[in-house]
Amino acid sequence: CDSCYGPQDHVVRTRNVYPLAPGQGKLAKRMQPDAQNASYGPSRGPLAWGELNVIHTTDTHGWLEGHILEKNYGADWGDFVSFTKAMRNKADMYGVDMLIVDTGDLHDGAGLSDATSPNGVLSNPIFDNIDYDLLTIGNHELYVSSVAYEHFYNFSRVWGEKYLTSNVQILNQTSNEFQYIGRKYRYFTTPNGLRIMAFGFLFDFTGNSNVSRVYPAATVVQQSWFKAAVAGYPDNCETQVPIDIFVMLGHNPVRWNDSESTFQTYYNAIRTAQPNTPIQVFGGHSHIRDFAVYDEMTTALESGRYCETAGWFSMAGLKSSNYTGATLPAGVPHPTQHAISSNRTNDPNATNVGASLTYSRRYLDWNKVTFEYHATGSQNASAFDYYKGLQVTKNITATRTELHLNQILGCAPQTWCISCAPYGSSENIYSGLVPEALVGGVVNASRATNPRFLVVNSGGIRFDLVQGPFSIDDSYIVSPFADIFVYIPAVPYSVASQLLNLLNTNSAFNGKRKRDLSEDIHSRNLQTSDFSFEPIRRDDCQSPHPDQLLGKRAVASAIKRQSIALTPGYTTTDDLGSDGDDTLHSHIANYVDSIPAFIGANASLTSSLTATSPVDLIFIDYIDSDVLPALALLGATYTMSDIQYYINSSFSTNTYLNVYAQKAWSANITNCPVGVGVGGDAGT
Ligand SMILES: Nc1ccn([C@@H]2O[C@H](COP(=O)(O)O)[C@@H](O)[C@H]2O)c(=O)n1
Repeated sequence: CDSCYGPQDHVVRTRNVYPLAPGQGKLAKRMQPDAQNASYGPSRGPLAWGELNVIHTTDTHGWLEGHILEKNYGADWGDFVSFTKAMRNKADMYGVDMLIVDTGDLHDGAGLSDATSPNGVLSNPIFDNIDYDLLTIGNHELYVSSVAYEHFYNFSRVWGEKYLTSNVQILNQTSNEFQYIGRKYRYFTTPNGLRIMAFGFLFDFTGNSNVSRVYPAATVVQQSWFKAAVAGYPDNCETQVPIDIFVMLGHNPVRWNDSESTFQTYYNAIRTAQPNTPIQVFGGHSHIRDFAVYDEMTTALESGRYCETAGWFSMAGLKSSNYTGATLPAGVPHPTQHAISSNRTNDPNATNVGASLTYSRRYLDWNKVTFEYHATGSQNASAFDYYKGLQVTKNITATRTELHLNQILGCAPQTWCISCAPYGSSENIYSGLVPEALVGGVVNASRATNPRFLVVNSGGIRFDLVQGPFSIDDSYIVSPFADIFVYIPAVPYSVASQLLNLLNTNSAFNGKRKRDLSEDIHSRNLQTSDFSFEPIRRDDCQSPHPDQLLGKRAVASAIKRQSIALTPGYTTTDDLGSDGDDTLHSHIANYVDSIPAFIGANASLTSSLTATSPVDLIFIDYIDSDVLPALALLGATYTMSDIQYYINSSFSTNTYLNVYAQKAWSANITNCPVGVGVGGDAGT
C-alpha cells in the first residue's frame, strides 16, 4: 500500500516488529518472582501525545500482582508505578498535561484484595501508590457494608478531592445522616492551565447493601448542585468559573446501548447546558476495551479489566485561552483522528470547536515489555525501574506470603475456561467442573444422604481455572465471592427438579446474568487450544503507524520486516477503527453466549425419586431473591424464614472449591504439571 505513504520498500509487509533488546523477556524481569514476561511487545510504535493525555485503569478487581500465569499480563502494580512515573516525566519534558484516572471496582477477583476482612485493607494501600488525579467508585465497593465503610473512612481520606462519587452516598455512623463517600465534583486547573470540571458516576446500581445510596442518573441531572456545577457555578462560587473541558468518570459502560450505561443521560444534560465545551469520558464495569464517539468533541474510553489493560488517551486542538503548554509536543506522534459522530449532525448551536480536536487511544497490554517500551523506548530495566515501583513489587510479594496466597490446595488436572469452549463441553468450567465441585464440595455430613439439588449463579465464577497447582490465590481468582450456601428442606422433587430450567428460561431471572456474560464477548479469555498462527489481515492503509504519517524514523525498523507467530489476546474494534490494541494478537474464540445464567447440580444418591419426595434445595444467599419468586411460580410458596444455612454462616462460594480441590486433586501435588500457554504462547 505504498500509495498511502509514498514508496517504502519492495518487501511484502507481514507485520511490524519494533526493535527490542535481545532476550527482552528475561532481562526485563521484575514483576512477581513467579510471573513471566511477555514474548513480544508493542506492534504499533510510540504513543501519540497531545495537549491532554490520560492513563486509565478500570475494574482492577485486586489483580495488583498481575497475571502470574499469563505472560501478556505479567506486570505487577510496582511495574505500573514505575511506568506512570516515567510517563509523568515524559509529559513534563514535552510540556503537556497528563492525568491518571481510575474508574472503580478494586475488589472481588484476587486473593490480594479478597483474603482480608474487609476486602481491600491490604490491597487498597498498595493501589494508593499510583499518583492518580481522579478516581471514582465501583459497584464492588458497595455490596458489603464493611467494604463500603473501608472506602468511606480510609480510601476516600487518602484521595480527598480526587475521589469522585457524584451519585453515591453512605450512612455516616456518627451523624446518622447520608453523605457523599467522596466528593461530588472536582474543579481544578492542570499544571499547564487547563480548567477541568470532573464528575464520577456509578451506573444505576441497585445491589448495594443498605448503608449506601446510589442516586439514579435521571435524578442526579435534576439536582441543583449538578446543574450549578455544569453551568460553572460549583458550590460556594458566586462568579462563574471557566471550564475548558468536562471530564466525566464513571463505573459505567461507555456504549450507550449497553443496558446498564447511564452516560447518555449525563451527556445530554451537560451538552444541553454547554453546547461548545468538550467532554471526555472514562468508563468501566463491562470489562471491555472500547472507545465510543458521542459527538465531535466528546469521546469515551473504556480500558478493560483485571490489570490486563492500561488505557492511553490523548487529544490535541483544545482551544483554551489559559493553556500555556505545548500544542504539538516535538519528537513524538500526535493524535490525528477526528471524532466523527452522527449524534449532532444538524445541531444549530454547534460551533467549529470540534473541528480542531483530534484524538488518539491505545490499549496497552499489562506487561513489562510494553511498559518499558513506552516509558523508556527500550527494555532497559535499570532505566525503567523506579525505586518506589520496586518497593511496591516487594510489598506485593510480602503481602501474598502473609496471606498464604501461594499455599497449594491441590493439583488441577486440566484447564477449565469460562468461554473458550462451549457450555456442555468438559473444558467449560460451568459444565466441566462446577456441578461436580458443588456435589463434592458442598456437603453437610448430617444431611448427606438426603436427595440434594444445588443452584448457583454463573456470575460467581470470575475467571478460568488453569491446569497445575491450585492455590488459595486461585480460589479467589476463580470464585471470589463469599455468597453463603443456604437451603430449604423438604422441597418436593417435582418443584426442585424444575427450578433450574425456570431460572434459566424466564427472562425475569436470567436477564441480568445474560448481560454480565455478554459484556465479556469482546474480552479475551485464556484459550489453551487456540495457539495456532492466525494470518494477519491488517490493512496498513487503514491503520498507519503514526511515524509513517509523520514520515519519520520508524521506517528503519519497519523495513526489518519480520514475521512472528502471534499470541492469543485482545483484538478490538471501536469507533476509531481496529488499530487500538497496542500489541497485535490472534483472535480468541468465545462461546460466552452458550452459558446459562444459573448452574445446577443433582447430588441425590438415589434415582428413585417421586414427585413428592422431599429434597434439600441448596442455593446461595446472593440469589434468594430469584429463587423464592421462581419457586412461587412453580406453585411452592416459601419465605425468607424457610431458608437456613446449609453448613454454617461462613461456608460460601469461596469455600466449596477449596474443599473439593483438597479432596479431588490431591494426586501429584509435589510434581504438578502446569498447563501451557495461558494467555500467551506455549514457549517459556
Ligand atoms: N456477592 C456477589 C456479587 C456479585 N456477583 C456477580 O458479579 C456480578 C457483578 O460483577 P461486575 O464485575 O459485572 O460488576 C453480578 O452480576 C453477579 O453475577 C456474585 O455472584 N456475588
